[in-house]
Amino acid sequence: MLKVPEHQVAGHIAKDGKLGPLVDNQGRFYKPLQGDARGENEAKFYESFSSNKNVPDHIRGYFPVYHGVQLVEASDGSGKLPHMVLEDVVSSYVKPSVMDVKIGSRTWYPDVSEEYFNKCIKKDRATTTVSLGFRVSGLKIFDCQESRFWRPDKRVVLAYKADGARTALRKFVSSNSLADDSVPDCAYASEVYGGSDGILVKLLEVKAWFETQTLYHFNSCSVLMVYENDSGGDERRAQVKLVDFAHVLDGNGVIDHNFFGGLCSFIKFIQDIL
Ligand SMILES: O=P(O)(O)O[C@@H]1[C@@H](OP(=O)(O)O)[C@H](OP(=O)(O)O)[C@H](O)[C@H](OP(=O)(O)O)[C@H]1OP(=O)(O)O
Ligand SMILES: Nc1ncnc2c1ncn2[C@@H]1O[C@H](COP(=O)(O)OP(=O)(O)O)[C@@H](O)[C@H]1O
Repeated sequence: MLKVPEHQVAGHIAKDGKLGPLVDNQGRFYKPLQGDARGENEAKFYESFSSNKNVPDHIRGYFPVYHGVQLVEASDGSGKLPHMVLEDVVSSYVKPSVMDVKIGSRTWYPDVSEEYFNKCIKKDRATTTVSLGFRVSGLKIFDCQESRFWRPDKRVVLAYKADGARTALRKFVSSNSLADDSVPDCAYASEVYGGSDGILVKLLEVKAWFETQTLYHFNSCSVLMVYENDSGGDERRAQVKLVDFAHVLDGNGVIDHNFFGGLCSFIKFIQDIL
C-alpha cells in the first residue's frame, strides 16, 4: 500500500487530491511523471545516468538509486499512472531533519518558452536564487526542545533574503526551540555540517566533480540534506542527495557553471556557520 511521504519538504505534494509522490514501506519513493515533457525528461535522465560509465562510483552515491518506471495508482485518484521508482532517501530515518536547497543563480535555461522564462525569472529575483546562487525551497526540522517537527510555511521560506537563508541553515543544526525568535545555538553544526562524514565534506566531493564534469547541466536541481534526531541512534547520519532532474540537459562538453557557481556559494554559507 502506497502512502503520502511524511517528510517531503518541497515540490508537488500529494494532498487535497493533487498529483504528487508516494512511498511504500520498503524504502521506495514513487515520483509521478507529470503529463508534459518534465516527467519524461527526468525519467530519461535517470536512464542515462544509471548506465553512464563516465559517472564515477563515488558520485553515484549522491543520487537516489533508480529502479525504473512503474504504473501505480496515482495520488489524485486519476487511476494508474507511470511513476519513477526511486530510493526513498529518508526511509531509514526515525526523526529526520530535512532541507531542500535549489542550486543555481537561474532556474531557466536556453530554449525554454517565454512564458516559462518569465515565471522562472520572477521567482529567481524574488528569492535568493539570483543574489546568492541558491534558494531554500523547503525544510522540516525536528525541534528537540519541543520534541516535535517544525516546518515553516512555504511562502515564508520563499521570501527569505540572504539573512533568512543563513538563519534557516543555522536553525537546521540547532537544539533550541525553533518556532520563536531565539538565536539558533548551532549545537549540531560540527557533527552535521562538519566532521569527516559530514555535509561539508560531501558537498566538497560533489563540487570537485562539477569542476570537470560536462555530461549534464543540472538546471533547477536541488541538494537535499538529511540527518537523524532520534535519541535511540548514536549517529546523525548526515546525508546529501541531489534530486529533481526534470530540467536536466546534456552538457555537450561544457562545464555546468550555473550549478557549480551556486554550489560554491552554498558551500561558503555552510563553511561560515562552521
Ligand atoms: O507550482 P509551484 O508554484 O509550487 O512551483 C513549483 C516549484 O515550487 P516552489 O514554489 O518554487 O517551491 C518547484 O520547486 P521546488 O521543487 O519546490 O524547489 C518546482 O520548481 C516546480 O517546477 P518543476 O516541477 O521543477 O518544473 C514548480 O511547479 P510548476 O509550477 O512548474 O508546476
Ligand atoms: N528520492 C527521494 N527520497 C525522499 N524524498 C524525496 C526524494 N526525491 C524527492 N524527495 C522529496 O520531495 C521533494 C520534491 O522533490 P522534487 O523531485 O523536487 O519534486 P518536484 O519535481 O515536484 O519539484 C523534495 O524536496 C524531497 O522532500
